[in-house]
Amino acid sequence: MKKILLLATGGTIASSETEQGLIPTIDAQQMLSYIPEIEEICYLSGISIMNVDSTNMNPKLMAKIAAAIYSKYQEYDGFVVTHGTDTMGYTAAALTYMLQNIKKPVVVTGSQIAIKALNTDAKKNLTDAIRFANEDFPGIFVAFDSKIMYGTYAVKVKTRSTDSFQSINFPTVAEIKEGKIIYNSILNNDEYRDKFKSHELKLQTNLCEDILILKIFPGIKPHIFDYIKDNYKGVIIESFGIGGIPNADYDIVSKVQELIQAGLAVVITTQCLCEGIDLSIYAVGKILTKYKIIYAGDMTTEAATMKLMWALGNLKDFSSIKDFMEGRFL
Ligand SMILES: NC(=O)C[C@H](N)C(=O)O
Repeated sequence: MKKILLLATGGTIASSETEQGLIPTIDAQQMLSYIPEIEEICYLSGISIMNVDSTNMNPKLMAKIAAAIYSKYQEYDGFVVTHGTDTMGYTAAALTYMLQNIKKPVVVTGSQIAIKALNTDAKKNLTDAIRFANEDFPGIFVAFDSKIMYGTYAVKVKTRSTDSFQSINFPTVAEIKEGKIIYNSILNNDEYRDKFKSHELKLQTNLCEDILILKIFPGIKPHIFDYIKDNYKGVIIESFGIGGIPNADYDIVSKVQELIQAGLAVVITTQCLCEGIDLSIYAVGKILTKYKIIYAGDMTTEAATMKLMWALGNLKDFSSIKDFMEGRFL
């Protein structure tokens, strides 16, 4: 049997009711005691590396999770990270960039209802995550509501329901029904299984925090860009639709040009959840292609955020930052 390590970080899954509201209190060992049957398929150990509501997750804590996986990498065949759902998409994406070429599965999971509560979704999610961590399928994944998704595509789309995660702009990897893993036949899974074979696992946890996500809205005042220019190294602009930024009365495009001239990495994405950008369609999009912008393609904002932090923290020149940002990452 394989050896799987559970790393607990907090979240609703580990929470208890208190007078102040839900607070994470349960450690990794206690969590495993709720799902004793899973010990039939693998050897399980658990460690608690922090206990936070994931609202308080940050780049330094993400680096701590990646470093914990790396330090136990030789001892275990697969890893499960329990995490709050609110920032799970960000952490799953960050782990993908921090642990490039990983050859074992890391499955991030959590729940909408605490593990100790009646009707919890935690036991199912945790069991599914362990089952997938027991496979020979390398990469960083999110397990939620019977679905296995790549960490760079998982987005929390609902605040209350248990089917709160979706894989956005990429197929789910597998579904887990009654304990059976059913791989998605749309993906050529063998190709994904083998993809990291020739490269060494690297731990690179440096993240540049000097970035901003800016959502454009009708009437946005251009002068906010002067502040951005002086205070940040990169900005992700959530433009309209397939990719448009105002260039008429409220001229934002010339402000974008100023940011680029000042040396900032400017990433253009969309505020629509699905289908990504294509700046070649409308004049209001085409105008941007004259400048040295970075295209977010169909990346989620969560992935673009952690990817830009990683790129600015680890790469020096604009062209390697652009290449890294625009490459597909699983
Ligand atoms: N369902 C959850 O886990 C939400 C919680 N606030 C967290 O992200 O830690």
